Amino acid sequence: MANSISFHHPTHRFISCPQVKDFRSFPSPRFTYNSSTSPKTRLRPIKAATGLPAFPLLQPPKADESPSELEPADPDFYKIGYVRSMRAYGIEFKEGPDGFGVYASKDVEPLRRARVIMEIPLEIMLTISQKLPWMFFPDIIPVGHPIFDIINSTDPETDWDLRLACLLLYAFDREDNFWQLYGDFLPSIDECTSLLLASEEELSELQDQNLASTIRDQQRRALEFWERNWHSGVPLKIKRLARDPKRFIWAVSIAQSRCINMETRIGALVQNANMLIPYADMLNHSFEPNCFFHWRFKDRMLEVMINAGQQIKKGQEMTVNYMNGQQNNMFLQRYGFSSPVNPWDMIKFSGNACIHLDSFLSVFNIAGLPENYYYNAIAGRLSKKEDTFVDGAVIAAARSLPSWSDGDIPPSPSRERKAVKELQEECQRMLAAFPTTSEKDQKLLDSMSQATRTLEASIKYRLHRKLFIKKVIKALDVYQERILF
Ligand SMILES: C[S@@+](CC[C@H](N)C(=O)[O-])C[C@H]1O[C@@H](n2cnc3c(N)ncnc32)[C@H](O)[C@@H]1O
Repeated sequence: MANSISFHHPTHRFISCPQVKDFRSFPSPRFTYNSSTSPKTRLRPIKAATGLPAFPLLQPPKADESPSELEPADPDFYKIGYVRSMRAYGIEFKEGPDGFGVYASKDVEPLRRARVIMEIPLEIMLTISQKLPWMFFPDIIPVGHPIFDIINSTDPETDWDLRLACLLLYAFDREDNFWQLYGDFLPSIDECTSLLLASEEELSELQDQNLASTIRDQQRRALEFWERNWHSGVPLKIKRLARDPKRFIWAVSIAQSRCINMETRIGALVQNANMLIPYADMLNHSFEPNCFFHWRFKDRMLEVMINAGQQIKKGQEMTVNYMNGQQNNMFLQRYGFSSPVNPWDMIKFSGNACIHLDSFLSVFNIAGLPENYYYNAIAGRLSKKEDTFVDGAVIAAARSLPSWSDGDIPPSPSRERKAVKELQEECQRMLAAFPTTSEKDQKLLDSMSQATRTLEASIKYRLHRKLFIKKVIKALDVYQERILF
């Protein structure tokens, strides 16, 4: 597209930063990549690179090369450009039940300030601005390359994942790009949990028609995009990026499940970007994370930091929170996993029964407003009711259960018991409507050693839904037992 070229070349280049020269000259000569010897499966395990030395890219000119009488610049001026590497402190990358993860390699004592465990420089990331004009940092797409026209054909509002997938495939193909090597550490098609790669039979295992149909639509969207842009007439430099639709859909899965959205500041330019950030993308999710991301503006680094006051034991997993406020169906769509203790999960009740909200909250020592309900451990200890019963599912129950609250009017025992009974009955009806029980799902999972990751994710999703409903039933039992009238 004629006018597209002017879009993607930002006026802000990297010359203002003394430590970083031209990112397009990356990667370091430590790597020589030969695609024919590239392993087909994922490399494992990763060793955390620590404190790799910087090296100069430029040499000062020899004295006799300069015919001019002008004062030559200090030779150090030529040495300031270098390519930086990732640094990691006190962590290791290991393979666990949820694929690769990041684990503490030593005990971490709680500190008053957050502390850094990883620093990842901008030049090894793949990033695209979230809004037009499309800007890439580092700017790896040459002017006039047809992949830019493909990226430019996407819907600015909805297609961030397709854009990122195109950029990723392009990076894999670009000689000496960091991602040619890092790609070997990404989950392969068979290891990916994304349901974009699921078969029709696997989608039926979700036992959730709406979700299956949404995922089907997403699969179709990715496939149609590939068909539109990878037809037989495209030049070889496009064709070879994704010779078959599965390769493209895999790239979309990687983009969806590993993209981090951040507001970055590069010089005077502040922009929201969709970013693929190596190493940081190995962190798994938790609803009670011990780490978070921080963009370090002064030298364009992503920092992974441990929460202030957080104690971590050697071997414990380091986690971040991928999304706040989203139910399991959204987690499954985007990341290919769900959780039985998602505090944001919801059950829609249809009857008129409701319980007394404050009583329910106080029985379980839940504090805060609905948007940030949390278990108050200190109150739990004081009231001697502390137990391990309260988890994310009970928090979700507090949000889901229909409730009433009317000033100082106390709850009446008979009304509360009646409400509990009706709500439990509705939960039982929901469970009975599933074609299988949670016990059966669990047995199936235990017996399937050869199942695909997508089949496993689908069965776990329906199991987690049932476990959540069962926990709500139990929470209502406990509420009834503990409520003081
Ligand atoms: C950003 S990557 C994290 C690294 C990933 N485990 C790997 O092997 O490369 C996100 C993917 O990790 C897995 N994952 C992350 N957190 C998880 C969790 N809490 N439970 C199950 N799977 C999880 C899912 O497959 C998800 O798509």
